Amino acid sequence: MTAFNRTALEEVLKKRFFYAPSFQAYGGVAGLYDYGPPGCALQANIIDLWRKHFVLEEEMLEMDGSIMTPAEVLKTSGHVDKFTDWMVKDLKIGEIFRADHLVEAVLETRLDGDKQARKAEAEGSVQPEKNKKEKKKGKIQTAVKLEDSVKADYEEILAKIDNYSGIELGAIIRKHGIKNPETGNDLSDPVEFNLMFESNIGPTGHLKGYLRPETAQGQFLNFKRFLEFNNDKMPFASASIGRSFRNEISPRSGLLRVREFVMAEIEHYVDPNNKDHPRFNEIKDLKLRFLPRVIQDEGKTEPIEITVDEAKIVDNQTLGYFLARIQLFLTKLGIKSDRLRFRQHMLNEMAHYACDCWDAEIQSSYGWIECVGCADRSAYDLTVHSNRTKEKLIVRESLAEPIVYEKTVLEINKKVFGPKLRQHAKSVEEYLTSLNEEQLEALKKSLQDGNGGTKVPGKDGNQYEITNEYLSINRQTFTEHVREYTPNVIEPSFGIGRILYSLIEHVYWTREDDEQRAVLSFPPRVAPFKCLLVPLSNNPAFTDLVADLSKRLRMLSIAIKVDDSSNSIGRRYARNDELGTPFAVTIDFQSVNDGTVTLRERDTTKQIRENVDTILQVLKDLVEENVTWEKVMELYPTFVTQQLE
Ligand SMILES: Nc1ncnc2c1ncn2[C@@H]1O[C@H](COP(=O)(O)OP(=O)(O)OP(=O)(O)O)[C@@H](O)[C@H]1O
Repeated sequence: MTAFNRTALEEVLKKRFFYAPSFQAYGGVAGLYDYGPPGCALQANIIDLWRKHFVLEEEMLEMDGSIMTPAEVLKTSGHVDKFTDWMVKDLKIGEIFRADHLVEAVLETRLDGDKQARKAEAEGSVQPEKNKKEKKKGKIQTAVKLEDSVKADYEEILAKIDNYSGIELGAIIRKHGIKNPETGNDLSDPVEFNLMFESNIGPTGHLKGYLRPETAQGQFLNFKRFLEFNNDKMPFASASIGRSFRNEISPRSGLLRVREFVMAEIEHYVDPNNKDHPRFNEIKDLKLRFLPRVIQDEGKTEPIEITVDEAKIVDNQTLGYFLARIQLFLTKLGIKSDRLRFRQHMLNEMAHYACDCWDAEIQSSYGWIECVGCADRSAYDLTVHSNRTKEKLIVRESLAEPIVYEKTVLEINKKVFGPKLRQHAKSVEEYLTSLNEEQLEALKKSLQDGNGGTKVPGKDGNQYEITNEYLSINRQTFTEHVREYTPNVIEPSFGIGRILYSLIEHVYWTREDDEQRAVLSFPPRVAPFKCLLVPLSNNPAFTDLVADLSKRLRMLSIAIKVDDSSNSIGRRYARNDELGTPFAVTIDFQSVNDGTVTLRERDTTKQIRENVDTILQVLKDLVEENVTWEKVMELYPTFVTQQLE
């Protein structure tokens, strides 16, 4: 197989209108893309599989929430203050970069240069001369050997690149002389930039809003309804598929970093005291490629292949269960398992709410890219929304055995307290009721030490004399029949566009013939079109048969594409190989005479010829992945029509 060539792939994707820059006639806007017919169908099929794999399989409660979100919601969730990235500016021309991405790109380029230089040195060949002008501009792309300590420093920085604060990124930029690679100009210090698109709701401009940066908040705010819908049973999950918006600083990697994208998110609610998963056994033998924090700390990037249980590094069973289910989903789509890994977040890399977090990263020509984030968000979101709105977002669990416990409690003697303290009563009461058990015991002691009297501060800051007459502090026994708790949330969050693009790279290859024809080997389930219907030519003799077969294929819900253009059959097959269409039914003169048609498979280009009924049944089984093409080849005689290929 020939080496991967991104430019050639991009050409195919453009030609076949998988996707294209939006508003291109007006010059386009970075990070905005339109999906064409095959892109749309591919995305719909990925979402369909996602729904079956997660929502149906796990009986999740799906919702479709509003995109426009009042600012208050995102202020409470922490996004207004913390959903930021660091940007740097070219001090001369004003070009903007995302600071961590720029550091990563520059250091990777330098390490590549180092690799080439070391290789040249080992082979005894002459090291390429540094282009003096380029070097002056800071654009060192030629093979330059680095000192060992510098190389190690770069490698360590890259292993922890998602982990740095703005100040640290600024220090790295200065220490390693990082400049704008295009102009060689100096860069500003990193500045924080909020990624949310701001808007106003309604004509007055008084109600500030944001386009949601994730679907999660809408799900949390419906928690009470979900729980009721689920007959108060725990654990359970809600799910949502929809668009999210992020004003990315400098989107440069095609569909991988865009400003508007489809997310599929699951919020799985668990008891914080028991994060086991009832179906953990089903995935316990599955091996995953883990890149835990400890390995990254050593500056290494080689994952270990091991089961969740063996790994002993995933915080809890539910999180581990979802990592395994994510792997099963992605590989079912056609993602290659040796190009998939699960990377644990470093401690300062974790989102403000998370207590453990793993990214499913997929390797493409852009490197290892996070395509699914899987975080334990703890009780953070439900707690902050509940505190802000005073709506109880909790679970009430009836206890089989009541819980009996003792507690130090304060009782205020209102008859004395109010009349004695008069206008200061409220302020002192506020102070007293804010005391915890330990502080109450201390107060009790100081009342005893002071022969029944002591001074306490009011909330207003002044000191007030109180006595034993005002209040009592005692140990009391309580019995609880219901336990109340705020669930923890495990959240797998999928970026559908990133998965879609990575999948395209994984299934792309070219035939080893003169024309180097491109093929996209999508599994039948996700392929945009399942079957190409081709009459040998536009001879009217084929018209009725094409119409009849189209109708029958439609009735079987098989997405077809009829190609009765005047191109050669070979060209028409090639066009559909580029679309990733796995099968083709061809109608020729023999079909008109004896009712047989051929069925061609995309990857092998082999065909079988059988009567229409048999072909339709085989095709249906193939499309539904009930049978493999290998099996079909065993059952029926196959051939390749050279002149057609
Ligand atoms: N700008 C984007 N373009 C396309 N997909 C995105 C983008 N940002 C996030 N996603 C997708 O949404 C998923 C969940 O979002 P999450 O907030 O975890 O991403 P993130 O950590 O901000 O991503 P990154 O660090 O790459 O910016 C990601 O795994 C990814 O698939």
